[in-house]
Amino acid sequence: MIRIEQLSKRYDGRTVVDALDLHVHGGEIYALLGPNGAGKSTTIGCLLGFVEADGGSIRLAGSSLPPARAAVEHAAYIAENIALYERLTGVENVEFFMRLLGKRPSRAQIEALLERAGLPEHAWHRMASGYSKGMRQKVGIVMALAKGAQVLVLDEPTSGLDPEASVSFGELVRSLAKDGAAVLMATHDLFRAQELADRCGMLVGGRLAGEWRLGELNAGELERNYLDILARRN
Ligand SMILES: Nc1ncnc2c1ncn2[C@@H]1O[C@H](COP(=O)(O)OP(=O)(O)OP(=O)(O)O)[C@@H](O)[C@H]1O
Repeated sequence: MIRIEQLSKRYDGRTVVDALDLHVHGGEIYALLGPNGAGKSTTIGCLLGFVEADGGSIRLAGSSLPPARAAVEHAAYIAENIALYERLTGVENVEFFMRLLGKRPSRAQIEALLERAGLPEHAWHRMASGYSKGMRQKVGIVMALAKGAQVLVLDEPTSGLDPEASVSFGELVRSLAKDGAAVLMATHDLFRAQELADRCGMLVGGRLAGEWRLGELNAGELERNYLDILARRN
């Protein structure tokens, strides 16, 4: 699970995350929405230890380690663009990553992970330089699976993916949540958020301006709520 309490971050004296409380349970997908500059990436940066918070606390998977250490132990991060070793094949990328984790997987184990993530078999032994964005996202999911991550953090994971790739990526994320992972996904894609997430929160000026359970809202209602909040602030 993810437990963020009273998180705050300032840049040059300006508060960009403001006493934020946000909880994501194991097995739950939470979409973090909000306009440009709302503080989504900064929140994720604090969560993963890339950014040092000015206040508050973050707990990942019940660990009492500081966020950067807890993230190494328990979290997988899928950014908008997945960086792979371009001259290694998909199988070699996964093998390299798993060796960094101290694991020595067999070829068959790696191929089973790639198969579960839906990477086409013809790509397994091709250099990653030729991979599409959707294929890279699948390798990212394989890394999360290989790690047995209890926390999955996604930043704009489906931007630039075609609808079919988005749907298949969403199914993978849901299967990780079904296995118990807590998933936090920052996105501008209200439609995908409504389809995939169990709950969502809207960040404005570093504060949660709204939070909804998505079973109770369709995509149109979510969009209306989103726009209403922005209109009230302007
Ligand atoms: N390293 C930094 N130095 C100074 N200001 C920063 C830094 N990183 C982010 N900011 C500012 O903090 C605010 C929040 O930015 P952040 O990237 O977290 O927003 P976001 O919600 O992820 O936006 P987007 O949807 O555009 O990615 C913005 O005003 C941004 O300019």
